[in-house]
Amino acid sequence: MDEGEPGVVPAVESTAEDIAEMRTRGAATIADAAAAALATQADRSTAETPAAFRRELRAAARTLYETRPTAVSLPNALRYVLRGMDGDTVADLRASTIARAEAFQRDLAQAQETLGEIGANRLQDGDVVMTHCHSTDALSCIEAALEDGKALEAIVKETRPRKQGHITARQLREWGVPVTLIVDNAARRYLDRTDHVLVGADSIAADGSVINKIGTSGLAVNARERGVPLMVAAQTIKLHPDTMTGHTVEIELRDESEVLTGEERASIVDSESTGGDEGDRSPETDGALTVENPAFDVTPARYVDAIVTERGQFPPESIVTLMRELFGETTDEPWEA
Ligand SMILES: O=P(O)(O)OC[C@H]1O[C@H](OP(=O)(O)O)[C@H](O)[C@@H]1O
Repeated sequence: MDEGEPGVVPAVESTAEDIAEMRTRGAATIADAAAAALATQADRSTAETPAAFRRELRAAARTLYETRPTAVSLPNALRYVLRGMDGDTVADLRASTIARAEAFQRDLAQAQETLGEIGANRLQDGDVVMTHCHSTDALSCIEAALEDGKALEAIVKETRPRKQGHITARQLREWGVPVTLIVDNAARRYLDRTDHVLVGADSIAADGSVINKIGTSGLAVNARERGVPLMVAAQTIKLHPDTMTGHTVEIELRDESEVLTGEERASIVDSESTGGDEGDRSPETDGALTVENPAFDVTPARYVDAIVTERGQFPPESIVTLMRELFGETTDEPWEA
């Protein structure tokens, strides 16, 4: 992340840090926070000329953009807000940017609610739903089904390494849903009593493949083998327009410390095997033990039964039609202008 771009207000820097450190996480929540941060930048900017104001907003957007690479909701949110920045005076630019960011946040909340109502139609009274990670879009479907009077049960995957499954379990218990929490490795066993696998998405590619929390693709393959449908709840802000022109989605690699503590590393790589001193156990010196921690994986379209958006539910192979309609053929990065 670029530190301290000129004119970027501290509140934007701290939003960016919260996203990078995952204190603010989840694709929709990140998009909401990014739009709010641009509104704050517009509000607190001390720029005296329209050109300086625009430069500051672009710098703020860059600061936010460079936090995490996989969830396309972030650049989609930044692009949407910056495109609404309009006017010949600083006052007009400020007002239009704030209004656009607020509209974005309103639409985001509305889209999630609509999506939930659509997704709820797939869930029947008495169904058992298996979840992976924590997705507000996926939970919106469950909430709407509960509001329709359907009784549901949930099998919640823990979701290593950060255990966001606990957030899902807490929310479901608040809604009174019986929850069985399982370790990720137990998923296939519990698919025997699962009616639906329900996950969110960080990005959806033009070919209908779904980029979501690491472990989704293995779960999808197992679900298909067991005949359990996989439903992806994803607002259209998760559609990745660059993939229409062949761009691949970057998978975020996170820090080793989420997987292995220093003590655990030391217990694996002892001084005998490194041939070094007791204290010589840093990741740099223990080069032969590599820990990789990809945050996401790609589930091919053929394992996905439906992508539920606020515009309706789609077979994954047809999502490109919606993508073209919403984004056109090309995208730009207005923060680089
Ligand atoms: O937008 P909503 O549905 O809330 O979340 C979508 C996805 O964002 C999360 O990523 P992370 O926890 O930020 O790495 C999960 O992968 C989740 O499925």
